[in-house]
Amino acid sequence: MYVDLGNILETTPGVTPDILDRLDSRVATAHDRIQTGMENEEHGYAALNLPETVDTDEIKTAVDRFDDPESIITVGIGGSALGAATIDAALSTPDHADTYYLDNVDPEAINALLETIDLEDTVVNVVSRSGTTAETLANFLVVQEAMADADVEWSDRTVVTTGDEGNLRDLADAHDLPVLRVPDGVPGRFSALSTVGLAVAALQGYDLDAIVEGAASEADKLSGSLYDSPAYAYGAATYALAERGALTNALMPYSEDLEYFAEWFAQLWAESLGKDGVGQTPARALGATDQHSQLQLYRAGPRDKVVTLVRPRNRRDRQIPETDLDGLSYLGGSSLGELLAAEFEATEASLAAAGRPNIRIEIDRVDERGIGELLYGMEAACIMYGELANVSTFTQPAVEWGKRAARGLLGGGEFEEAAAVADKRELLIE
Ligand SMILES: O=P(O)(O)OC[C@H]1O[C@](O)(CO)[C@@H](O)[C@@H]1O
Repeated sequence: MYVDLGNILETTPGVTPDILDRLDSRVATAHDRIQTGMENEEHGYAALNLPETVDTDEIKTAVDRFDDPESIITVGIGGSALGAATIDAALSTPDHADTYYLDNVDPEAINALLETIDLEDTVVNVVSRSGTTAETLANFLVVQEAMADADVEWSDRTVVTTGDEGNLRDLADAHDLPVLRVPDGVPGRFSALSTVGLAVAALQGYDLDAIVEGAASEADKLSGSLYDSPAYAYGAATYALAERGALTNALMPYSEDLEYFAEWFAQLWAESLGKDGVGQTPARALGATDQHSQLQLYRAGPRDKVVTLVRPRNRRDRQIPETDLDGLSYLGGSSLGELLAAEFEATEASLAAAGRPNIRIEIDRVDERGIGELLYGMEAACIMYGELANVSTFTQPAVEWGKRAARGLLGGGEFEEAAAVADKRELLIE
């Protein structure tokens, strides 16, 4: 992973070259804290040990029994879906199985899927760290029933990833389902490089070891200086910019294969850093598409953003045919890749010219190594940001209120939050 901070200097008042030097001494202290957390396998920090600790053979063995399914349904939400979906979206080709991520409980969408998919040739990958998430368990019950209605023995077509306790673990034990264990100390949004994110990759036959090697290469660069670690450089720079008003981070991959990566990043950044009234709001964008929808705001709207542009340095290209149509000859003979590269560099320059901070992140190509580098790099960047901002990066207490309210509304227990829902003030305009 390569991180270029050139376009943050002088674009934001106070962000000068020496600011990074001053920040670097704090990065050294934060790195020591992170190292200690890794050595002691503390909650959260343990995720950075995964390149060393993940057992890819165990994952491959657990899914061995499923021979080349036509479809894979992953039932999981948040970190229990986004990591797997990001790796799969980056690496899949038409030769791979069709994959579906049931990470919502929209009946229309689920009906449409279950009415069309060949359940007989489908593997169900159920993932929940806590094993108690309502959406995941509800969807699993629905999929079980749909398979039973189709005379498909769901327990022969299901693999589970979960912790040692919880409803899902009980269900898996009761039906003797193959279970992958969620590693200790790894929060959902930091679990892409573990059993949680790699089960689908194993089912698809991706090179798990190459993904892990990519991650390990970023792990090797973690050091006491942001000038040696692209991950820390990104974490420290986005923190410094947030301190100076850049409270939105628009992540803009210039690769359709990385569109899910922006979704994954949004959970990582929002759920980790949104604490105690601070945080940097992730916005998803796609290059070049969103140059034609959101760039106007990024360039001329409030000065409250940093734009992160991500691209592979190498990709399979396609020529644009020669044309003698008036005004189009400049396109003919070049390629889509060259056009996209021009768009990327022009967008960077246009933001800088408008005094808008932007950061370039590159990988060599979107392959197993590349996606491993990106996932690990952004996790380490997030942890560094969290250390500098002094927030508890690995918890998400604010999501529990809504869970209790929803559970109470469905009769799943007495929760004061559910009562509060009934007290909603109404000012209905229709
Ligand atoms: O893996 P689980 O326990 O089902 O949780 C799913 C997601 O829900 C959250 O706990 C938020 O509600 C996320 O942190 C997590 O990734």
